Amino acid sequence: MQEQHHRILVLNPASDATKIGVFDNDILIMEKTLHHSSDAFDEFASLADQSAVRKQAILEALDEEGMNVSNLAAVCGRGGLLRPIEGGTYLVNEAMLEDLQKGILGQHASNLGGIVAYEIASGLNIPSFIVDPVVVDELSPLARVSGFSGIERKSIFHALNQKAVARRYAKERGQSYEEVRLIVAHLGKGITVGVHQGGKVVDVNNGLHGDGPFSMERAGTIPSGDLVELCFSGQYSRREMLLKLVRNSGVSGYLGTSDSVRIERRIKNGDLAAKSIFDAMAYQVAKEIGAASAVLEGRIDAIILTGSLVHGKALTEEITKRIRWISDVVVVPGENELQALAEGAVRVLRNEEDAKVYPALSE
Ligand SMILES: Nc1ncnc2c1ncn2[C@@H]1O[C@H](COP(=O)(O)OP(=O)(O)O)[C@@H](O)[C@H]1O
Ligand SMILES: CCCC(=O)OP(=O)(O)O
Repeated sequence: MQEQHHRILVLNPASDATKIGVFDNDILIMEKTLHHSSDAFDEFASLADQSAVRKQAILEALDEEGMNVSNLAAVCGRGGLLRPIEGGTYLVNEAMLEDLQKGILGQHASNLGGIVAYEIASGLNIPSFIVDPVVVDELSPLARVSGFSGIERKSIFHALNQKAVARRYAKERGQSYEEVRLIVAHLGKGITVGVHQGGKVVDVNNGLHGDGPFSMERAGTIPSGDLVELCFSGQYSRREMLLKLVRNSGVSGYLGTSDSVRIERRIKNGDLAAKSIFDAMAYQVAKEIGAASAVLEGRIDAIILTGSLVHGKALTEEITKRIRWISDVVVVPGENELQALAEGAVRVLRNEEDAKVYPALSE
């Protein structure tokens, strides 16, 4: 029997760009990155207010590429800071839209994924989905304990790409995702190191404003007493402090740029300060992977290094030299998120999985 054909528009909003793709089932037929000038967003108070500009840019790009939107079966966006939920493909519903628009757990560009997907799909009378949003929470009870009564550790991470590369690793070896024991480190703007066991991410650092290694833009774990002093110093407002932790810390805070290609060039040209910061980031990632190996009690099928930063050879080697004794190291450069979104939508459209329902607050 001939396979049913589903055309899907997928979209992945970043702070300054929206990546889009059109897929026939899980085969990519068109991909584009739409860059937005920061001026275009300056007038908007909240992230959700950017949805009209992004929607317009997406529809214009599809038109330019000769893509007829009436052939679409679904629109699927990268999901954002919702209330904690288990992994899977979710239909965008009213409760989800409300939470994304309010930014109930904070502001991250992925909040726009569900909103813009819904706005495009509802005009076409087709379903909109999100897949494995950044708030997927499958932490074990032990992993939730922070050490400070009243504050729990949170699961905010690159769930979409982490789960997609882990599933692919298992499939290529003829195993199910539930059977493999993996450590997956995603290195993008944020860095997250997840422990995948029994088809769940049972431990992971909160890569937004939580813990773990510092990244190109984020602070990661920092000495708590010093942080408290700074918060009460009167130097920064609450908003400025959060922005500093999420966008202007890490490599960017030390070196003034979060462009890794530029930093690698500086290192090649003998910039020792740049080298020491990049080496420190690699050191912290390796330490986090070491901690994750203790969670799996040393029985690990592989460590997967993924995300855009892993394109950089020097950084990848610096991490690998400290962890290769733990297990096999598999390098999967890039964030693979458009493909993962399409695969998540196709699993539902083919009835291989049911779409999950995001619960209303009272449920
Ligand atoms: N092809 C590449 N080679 C090396 N570094 C890259 C490449 N693409 C992106 N990066 C770097 O990776 C970091 C995060 O990139 P980005 O793709 O924006 O991350 P995210 O996965 O968070 O969307 C940036 O520092 C960027 O300079
Ligand atoms: C919000 C956690 C995932 C994350 O850090 O995403 P980016 O690297 O895309 O900012």
